[in-house]
Amino acid sequence: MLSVERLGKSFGSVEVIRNVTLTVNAGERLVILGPNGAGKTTLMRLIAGEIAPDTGHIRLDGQDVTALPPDARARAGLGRGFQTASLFESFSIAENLILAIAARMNGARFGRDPLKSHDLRHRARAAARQVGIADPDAPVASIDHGTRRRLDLALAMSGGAKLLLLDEPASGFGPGGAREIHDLIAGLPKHLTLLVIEHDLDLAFAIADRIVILDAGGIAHEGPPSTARPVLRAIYDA
Ligand SMILES: Nc1ncnc2c1ncn2[C@@H]1O[C@H](COP(=O)(O)OP(=O)(O)OP(=O)(O)O)[C@@H](O)[C@H]1O
Repeated sequence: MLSVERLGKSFGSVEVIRNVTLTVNAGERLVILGPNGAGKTTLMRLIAGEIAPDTGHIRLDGQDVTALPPDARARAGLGRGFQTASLFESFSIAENLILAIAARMNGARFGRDPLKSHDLRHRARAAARQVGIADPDAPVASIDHGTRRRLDLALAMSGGAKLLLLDEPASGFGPGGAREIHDLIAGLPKHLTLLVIEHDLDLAFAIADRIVILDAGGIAHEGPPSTARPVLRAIYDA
C-alpha cells in the first residue's frame, strides 16, 4: 500500500531522516514510536507531501508519488487525519460530510444543491455513525474536541482515503482520551490502513499490528509489539 524507499531529509546541516525504508501493508495499523526529535513528524510530513525529501522515493499502491503535492496524494488515497481547519463551522456535521462526499464525486451530477440530496444525506449519516457520532445535526461550531476528531476521521474516509496518517491522535484529550481514541480506531473499517505516531505507549501497543521505532532519524527496530519493549527500554534508559 505504502512504500518508503531510502528516504533522506536534512534541515540545514542536520540530517533528520536517514535512509529510511519502510512498507505499510493494506489494512495494517503501523505505529511509529521514538524519542522527542527522532524525526517522526518529519517522516509523516514527507509521506503526506508537505515537505520534499532530499533523497529516496515514496510509492502509494505502486505509484511513485514523491513529486506529487499533498492534494494529488490525497486523491491517490492518502488522508492526513486531524487537520480540521477546512471545516465549515456554521454547517452541521452531516452537512460537512455531504460536502466532502460531493467533492469526492465531483464528476457526478446531483441535479441540485448537494445539501438537498437524500442519497448524500443518507451516506453522510452512515459515515457519522461509523465513527460513533451520536448527533450528526449538531453545528460544527458547537462540538467538543472528541467529536471533532471523530468528524475529522469520517471526513478523511468520505474523501476516499485508504491510508490515514495520524499524528498523536490522543493529544489534546483529557484523562480517558486514550481509551476514546483506542475505541475509535478499533472501530474503523478493517480495510483502512493506518500509520500512527503515538507517545502513549499503552495506546500504541493496543492499536498496533506492527511497531517501528525511530531513533535519530533512522529505524532502530521494527516488528510486532511484543518485540518492541526491550528496544524501547534501551533507547529511553540510555
Ligand atoms: N522545518 C524544520 N526546520 C528545521 N528543523 C526542523 C524542522 N522540522 C523539524 N526539525 C528538526 O528535526 C528534528 C526532528 O523533528 P520531528 O518533529 O520530526 O521529531 P519528532 O520525532 O516528531 O519529535 P516529537 O516527538 O518531539 O514531536 C528535530 O531536531 C527538529 O528540531
